[in-house]
Amino acid sequence: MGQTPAMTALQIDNLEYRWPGAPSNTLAIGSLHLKAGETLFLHGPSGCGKSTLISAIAGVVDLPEDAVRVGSQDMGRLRGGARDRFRVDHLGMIFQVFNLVPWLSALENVLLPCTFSQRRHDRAGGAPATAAQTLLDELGLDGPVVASKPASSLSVGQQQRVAAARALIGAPDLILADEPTSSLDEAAKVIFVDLLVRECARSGTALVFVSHDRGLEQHFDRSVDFRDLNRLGV
Ligand SMILES: Nc1ncnc2c1ncn2[C@@H]1O[C@H](COP(=O)(O)OP(=O)(O)OP(=O)(O)O)[C@@H](O)[C@H]1O
Repeated sequence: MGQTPAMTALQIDNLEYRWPGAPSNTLAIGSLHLKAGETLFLHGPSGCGKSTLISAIAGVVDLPEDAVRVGSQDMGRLRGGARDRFRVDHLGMIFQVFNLVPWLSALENVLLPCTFSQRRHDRAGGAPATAAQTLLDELGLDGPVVASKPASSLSVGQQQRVAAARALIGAPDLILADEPTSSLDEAAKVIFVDLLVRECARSGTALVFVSHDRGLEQHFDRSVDFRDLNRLGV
């Protein structure tokens, strides 16, 4: 498995992807390059393929070779378990639905990547519980009382910050966030994005953030309209 070089978080070249059974390609991306630690805001109308691109970068779908690199790893050359291991070692994910384990506490949810990945454990300073509590504190979920609550008993805004802390722990190279603010009000969205971008800067983690909400784009290094990226022009 390749190691992530210092300067590149993500490189996409000539990525074409068609969902199984679909009559045509959903993705035909010429080129997209993200430097280490760079934050990208990706927007575009519903159904244009933003989530499909996130799935491609995460290696959730089968890819051609030489099209998507996370660090120096060609995602198209990873199969099965190796792909799952690479994902937990190098990527953090935040979705519209936060996918927390409802019966685990907030803290236990944040610790999950360190349970499955020695790299994430080591990069959390060898003391993941401390790192998890620090992240929760910095994201505004102060103190052990909230941290010990089952995820199912938290508000949507609190769950979203737990999902962010889980993505951030152990400083992955890249975080993929797909519409993570869609269930928040305007003020909460801005606070969340601000915290997420600040934490990414602290850990040198690059970020691809998908959203319809153009009001958020000023918080990012770069903003891209998906339709300019995708040669299909959908
Ligand atoms: N799992 C899937 N299987 C087959 N086709 C899919 C799948 N997921 C998405 N698609 C198709 O791919 C196209 C792009 O969908 P995608 O979800 O990537 O768009 P999007 O830009 O993220 O939309 P939205 O902003 O509404 O979330 C659509 O035509 C959709 O039907």
